[in-house]
Amino acid sequence: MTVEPHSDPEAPPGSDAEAHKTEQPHDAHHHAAHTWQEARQAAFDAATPIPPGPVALRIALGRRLDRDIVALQDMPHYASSAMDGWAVNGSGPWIPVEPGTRLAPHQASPIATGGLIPPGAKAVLRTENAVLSTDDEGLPILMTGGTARPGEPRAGEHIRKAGEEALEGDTLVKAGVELNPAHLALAALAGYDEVQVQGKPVVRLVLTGSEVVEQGTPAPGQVRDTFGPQLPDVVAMLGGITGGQQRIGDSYDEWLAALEDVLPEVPGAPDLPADVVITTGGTGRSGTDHLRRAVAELGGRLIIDGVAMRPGHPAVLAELPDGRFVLGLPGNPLAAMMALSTVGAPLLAALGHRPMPPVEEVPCGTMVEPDPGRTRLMPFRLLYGMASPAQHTGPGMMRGLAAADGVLVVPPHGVQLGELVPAFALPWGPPIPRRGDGEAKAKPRSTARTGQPKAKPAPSGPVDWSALLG
Ligand SMILES: Nc1nc2c(c(=O)[nH]1)N[C@H]1C(S)=C(S)[C@@H](COP(=O)(O)OP(=O)(O)OC[C@H]3O[C@@H](n4cnc5c(N)ncnc54)[C@H](O)[C@@H]3O)O[C@H]1N2
Ligand code: MOO
Repeated sequence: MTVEPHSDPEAPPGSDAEAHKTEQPHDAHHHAAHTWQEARQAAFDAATPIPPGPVALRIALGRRLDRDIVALQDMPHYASSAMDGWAVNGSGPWIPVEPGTRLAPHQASPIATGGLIPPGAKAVLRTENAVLSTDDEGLPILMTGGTARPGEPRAGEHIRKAGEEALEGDTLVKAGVELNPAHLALAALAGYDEVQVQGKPVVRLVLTGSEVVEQGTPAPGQVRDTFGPQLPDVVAMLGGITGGQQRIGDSYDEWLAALEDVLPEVPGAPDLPADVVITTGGTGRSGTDHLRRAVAELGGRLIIDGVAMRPGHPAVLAELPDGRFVLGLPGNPLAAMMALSTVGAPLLAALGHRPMPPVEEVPCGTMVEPDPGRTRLMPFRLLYGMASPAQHTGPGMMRGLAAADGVLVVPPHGVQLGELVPAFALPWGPPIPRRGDGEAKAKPRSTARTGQPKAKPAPSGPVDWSALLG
């Protein structure tokens, strides 16, 4: 069967897959209220962009400028010497005088590079072209010498004039630019301590589980923490600022205290509440899973309580009365990353003024059986332009994701060999290659814009490469 590719991986009402779905009841754990697409949209819609605000230069790297940086005064704001030497007035020989005093004609005073040009000075004679000696009366006198050209220094020579770089009011960096280190140095040169940047969500991490250890080889019953080493960086890749990381055990009191503790730790930033708290573990419904109860006790509202997907279905998104979002990721490592991609990525995008993370399409190099009622997120590897589900992708594993080129969003009705399947890129991974122009529904694309070669059309007789992949 060749299924017409469509961007919505859920079965459309009335389709074969939909009919199949109604025949098989959902499993007992399948309480999910949202489909994969609905969950993404709900997370995106729940957030409004964080307003712009001032940020200290030392933490402004990578932030998007919201207000032009303009020269507050002429730059440089005073005339200075470009050389070590002598500030001089008129032609030589010159009578040396104390630095900083007004120079009368034929007077000179010592000056260093960057030094303030004294009143009356017309030029700077560099040290190596100056000779200090004495006149007939034994008084000090300055003359040109060394390699000096005749007539040196000409008027204005080696003087950096005020306003050479910018005049007061000139625009130095335009709003909308992502600030790089040179922008920050320029802002400092212009006298700024802070710059006005677009809002970006501050995310606090609360990692739970008393069985979780941070070092060494874990004993049976223990598990090595997989979130500490990746979540702060992934959050940053998704457009958040990680504001501290806290570890707690499995007691309800610890959960409640962690969610009540509003202040993140962002070095150099003012003490403002976090915008998002990401928790790991405790999304289940056992006695040690306290997320929903703690949210309820704090007066919070559940926006997403489970998603019809695998892995990651217990994902929770809530909003607390103070406006903070709580994103509850399941404890299983791969499940957590899939929940973060589904719910966290759209949430952080919306808070950070960015569009919904894109979902592209890739031809699938294998057939995937239906799994009625839920979307499967499958890390895949690309081989000859075709996606093959990676191995080692159990909810508690990281090996498949670590080797993956992206994640397939497999619809409940499954996938036929060679069919186009929705897929998203990993925050650290390559972009999903777009299809060649020759294929139906391919989006128009200019190679000039991306500088990347066009993807080759999928071979007409698809091959199952999955056996070759680790
Ligand atoms: N009776 C049921 N049991 C479970 C269900 C269910 O529907 N009914 N769902 C399963 C699914 S699916 C998932 S996913 C997990 C969700 O678990 P929690 O979010 O409650 O997380 P925990 O129980 O605390 O831990 C689950 C698992 O993950 C390990 N873990 C926790 N933190 C870390 C960490 N930092 N690094 C590595 N691994 C971690 C933890 O040791 C557990 O093995 O529930 C299933 N059960
Ligand atoms: O959905 Mo759990 O999320 O399978 O691992």
